[in-house]
This record gives sequence, C-alpha cells and structure tokens, in this order.
Amino acid sequence: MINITSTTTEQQQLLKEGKLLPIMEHFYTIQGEGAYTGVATYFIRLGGCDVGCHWCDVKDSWDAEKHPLTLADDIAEIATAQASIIVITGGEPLMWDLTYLTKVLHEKGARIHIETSGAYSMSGEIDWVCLSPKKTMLPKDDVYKAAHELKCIIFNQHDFKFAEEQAARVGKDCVLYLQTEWSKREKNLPEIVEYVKENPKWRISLQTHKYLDIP
Ligand SMILES: C[S@@+](CC[C@H](N)C(=O)[O-])C[C@H]1O[C@@H](n2cnc3c(N)ncnc32)[C@H](O)[C@@H]1O
Ligand SMILES: Nc1nc2[nH]cc(C(=O)O)c2c(=O)[nH]1
Ligand code: SF4
Ligand SMILES: [Mg+2]
Repeated sequence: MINITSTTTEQQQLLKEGKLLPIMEHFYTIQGEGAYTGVATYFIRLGGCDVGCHWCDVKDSWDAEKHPLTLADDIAEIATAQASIIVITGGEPLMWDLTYLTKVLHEKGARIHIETSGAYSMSGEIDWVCLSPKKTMLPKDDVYKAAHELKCIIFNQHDFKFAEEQAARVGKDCVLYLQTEWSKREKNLPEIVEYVKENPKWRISLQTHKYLDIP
C-alpha cells in the first residue's frame, strides 16, 4: 500500500484495511476496450500510480494525494445501484488492498472486473482480470496467472515483440489483444491489422469510448 501523508491515524488505519480508498472519479458508461467492449459498466477509478507510462491517458490519476479518500461501503452502494458489472481501474488499482471493496461489491451481487498493469500482486476477489503489461514495471507472477485478457499497447515496433513475450507468460485460455496507443493510431492501425492477419491468435482492441466521445 502506498503512503498518503495528509491523513489522520484513523484514516491511515482504514486505508490499510482497504475500507477507505482515494477515488479519482466514478461513472456509468460503456466499456470501451477489450473483451467486454460495448457492455454497460460502472467504472471506479482509484488514484495512485508509479508505473509512469509516458503516453498514459490519465496522468491526473498518478498522485494519490489529489483524490478524495472515500469509504469503500459508500462507493459500493453508489456503483451497485446503477450497474451489475463494476470495473475497478486507476491509476494502478492493485496498489491498494481490494479485499474489502470486492467483498462488499460481491455481497451486493456485482460482477467485478479490473484493469491493471499487474505491477502489484492481486488482492480481493475479481471475476475478470484485464492485464496490460508495461515494460517499466513488469507484472507480478500471480497477475499473469490470474489474467483472463491480455491487452498490449502498441506505441512503436518494439511493442509487437514485447507483446509476444507477454503472451508467453499468461495462461492458455487468456484472450490476447493489441490496442494502439491513441496518439499513434493513424500510423499503427494498418500495421496492427496486418499483424493480426498474420498472427491470428491476437485480436484488435480499440478505445471505442474515444470514438464515441463518452467517458
Ligand atoms: C489508464 S489504465 C489504468 C489501469 C492500469 N494502470 C493499466 O495500465 O492497466 C487503463 C487502460 O488504458 C490503457 N491506456 C492508457 N493510456 C493509453 C493510451 N494513450 N492509448 C491506449 N491505451 C492506453 C492502459 O494500457 C490500460 O489498458
Ligand atoms: N469507456 C471506458 N472504457 C474503458 N476501458 C478501460 C478504461 C480505463 O481507463 O481503465 C476505460 C475508460 O476510461 N472508459
Ligand atoms: S500503469 Fe496505467 S495508470 Fe499507470 S501510467 Fe501506465 S497506463 Fe497510466
Ligand atoms: Mg481510460
């Protein structure tokens, strides 16, 4: 767990127990990426990430201190009132102990998905794990094992090689996706199309929410 300095002793304890979490934003939308593209889902975005991807599309999430500490019980109540599939993302959500949040969400009947770089070990009970590995902080072994979906971001040519290395680390039933880095999409998409035609174990994932101009 990462340290948030401006907190009381009581808040520190609740953070440690996963009962309090820095929440950047939460919103009901359509899953834009990967295996559940097009499905109505409620997103909970946790603050805090030290992986440092230079092309990250949510850099405001990185500093956990900027995001209000919120009770897991409260966010679970709000999220489950609106949707039955909840995506926990960030920031890097596995920086936090998700045991308590996922227990409460499951008690309320939700199905829980996560978007993670895998840089920290799994916590909590998660029904669908989307692993998006990063070269700067490779995934932990337990996250490779837990992954249902591997989503590799293509920024440059070398990323195809990295994607193959990562595909060799996940289980045989893990679904494999290549997703262009958004700012490089015009150059990369034709190359990704050709790559998938030649290597059909891969599928293409697009950030469809950006085309739809929704959150
Ligand atoms: C913002 S991250 C948050 C979750 C976690 N930190 C991770 O990286 O998986 C959510 C997803 O967006 C992807 N992503 C972030 N910036 C992107 C960009 N500029 N273009 C394409 N995908 C991006 C990440 O690789 C990840 O799959
Ligand atoms: N609609 C929508 N789909 C998404 N899939 C993964 C996202 C993320 O930022 O984790 C995301 C997001 O931010 N919005
Ligand atoms: S790991 Fe995820 S949140 Fe962190 S910098 Fe990379 S894309 Fe952004
Ligand atoms: Mg996003």
